[in-house]
Amino acid sequence: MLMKIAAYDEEIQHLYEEMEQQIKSEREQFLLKDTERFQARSRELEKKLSAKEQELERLIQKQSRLEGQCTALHNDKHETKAENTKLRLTNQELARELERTSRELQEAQQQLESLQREACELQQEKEMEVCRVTESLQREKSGLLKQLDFLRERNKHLRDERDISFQKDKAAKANTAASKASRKQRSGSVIGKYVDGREILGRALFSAASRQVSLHFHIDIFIISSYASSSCPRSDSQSVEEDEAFGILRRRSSLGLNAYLAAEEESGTGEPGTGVPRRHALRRIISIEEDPLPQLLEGGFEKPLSKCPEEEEVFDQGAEGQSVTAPALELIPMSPRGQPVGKEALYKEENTPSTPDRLFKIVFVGDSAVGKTSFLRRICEARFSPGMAATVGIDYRVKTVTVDNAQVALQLWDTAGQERYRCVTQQFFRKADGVVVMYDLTAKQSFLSIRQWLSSVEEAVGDRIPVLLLGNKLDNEKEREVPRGLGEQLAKDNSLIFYECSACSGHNTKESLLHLAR
Ligand SMILES: Nc1nc2c(ncn2[C@@H]2O[C@H](COP(=O)(O)OP(=O)(O)OP(=O)(O)O)[C@@H](O)[C@H]2O)c(=O)[nH]1
Repeated sequence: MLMKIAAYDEEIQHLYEEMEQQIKSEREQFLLKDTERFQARSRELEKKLSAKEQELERLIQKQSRLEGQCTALHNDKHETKAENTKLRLTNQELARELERTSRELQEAQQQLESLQREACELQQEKEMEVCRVTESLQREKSGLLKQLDFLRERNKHLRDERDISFQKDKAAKANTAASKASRKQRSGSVIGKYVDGREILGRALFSAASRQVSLHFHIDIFIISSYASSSCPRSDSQSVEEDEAFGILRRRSSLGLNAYLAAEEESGTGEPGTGVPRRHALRRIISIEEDPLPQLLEGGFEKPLSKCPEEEEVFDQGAEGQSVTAPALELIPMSPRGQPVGKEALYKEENTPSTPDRLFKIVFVGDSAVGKTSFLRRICEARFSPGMAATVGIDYRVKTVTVDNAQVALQLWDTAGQERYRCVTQQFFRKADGVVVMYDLTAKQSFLSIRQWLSSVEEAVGDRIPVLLLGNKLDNEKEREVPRGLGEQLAKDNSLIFYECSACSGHNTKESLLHLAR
């Protein structure tokens, strides 16, 4: 039994050991599995952790970015706030300024109104003053005319006396030298000239009066002494005599008329010692403001414009080339152009007695010898005379043309191209309705001067009147120095009407003028 028990114990021991062994292995296996599971779980958790960490990092970055944005927005908000405040202040300031400006504007308007009222009153006063002055001038004029009559009478008387004394001395002085006789005659003529000059001035005044020259268009009568600086020799005594006599005439008339009278002496025409007096010529330059055309427009067209019979007389004699034996009272024109420069000549086209509807004053300018006078002669007389002498001062002619079924009187002012007359010429631009600037296409220099002429015109009238650029002497093509393109370009640059013409052949003369008139 004990044996059995011992066997049992041993078996139980064995079983127990086996069981322990099994439990141990089971535990080890379990531990191993648990460790693996733990490790897997740990790895998984680590992964999750790292993912979370990354996410956290991203979130942190995002947060910092958002914080940055927030700060920027905050700053912006501050700035906007500051700007808002500033704008509000500016707004207030502008409102205040607007208020002030509108107040000032109101004040200015009030001042303007009062100034306008004052100007109106001044204008009325001025008009009244002008009326008064006109009346006094009229009175003064009639006084002067009376003086002229008196002087004329006095001269007649003096001449009679002189003739008597001359008759007495004639026999005694029969053998004296011809020069002495000549001198005597000239000295006698001094008063004659003076009175004659006065007569002419008087007639000019009469002429002005007869044309109802009102105050606003004063007459500039320049009787130019073309020999003032010429080579014509004059004896001292003669100069003194003449200066004394004519000095009186070279004064400004109290009438407000610019009257300058001087005698022209033609060198060589008065032969010393022959007893033939030197020929004297008077040239008249009429201001563009002395407008004979109102007559025309009022229907006085048939009546010749010329109001200076002495000038016409003189012209006739001069044209015939006769030497003058009459005393110095007779005046002979210097102009070889067949009529005195400045003589008012009326040329009419188409022989229509109708009254012109409009009047245009057109001033011709350009260097000397470009052909202005020839052009006018071609237009007005349909002829050409070679070898024209230079214009002295200003001349004008009237030409009536039909433009678009309307009768237009063109008052064509021919100015002297010579440098010394420029200041006179310049005055004529102001009243012009159009200007013709002419150059000679066979003379480059005359084209180069065009810019100067244009600036003179612009200086006087701006760009408010049309300007015709004319290249003359087209007939002389072989001597051309100015290509047509240059003229065209200049005209284009300055917005001018452009033509090339020939006063000699008449090509483009009428066309260009009609274009300007139109
Ligand atoms: N070949 C030719 N010669 C001309 C033409 N026009 C004028 N002449 C000549 O050019 C010269 C000057 O002509 P004028 O008409 O006196 O010139 P202007 O421009 O009036 O001169 P000023 O009076 O000094 O300003 C004269 O000898 C004319 O014969 C033309 O179309 N062809």
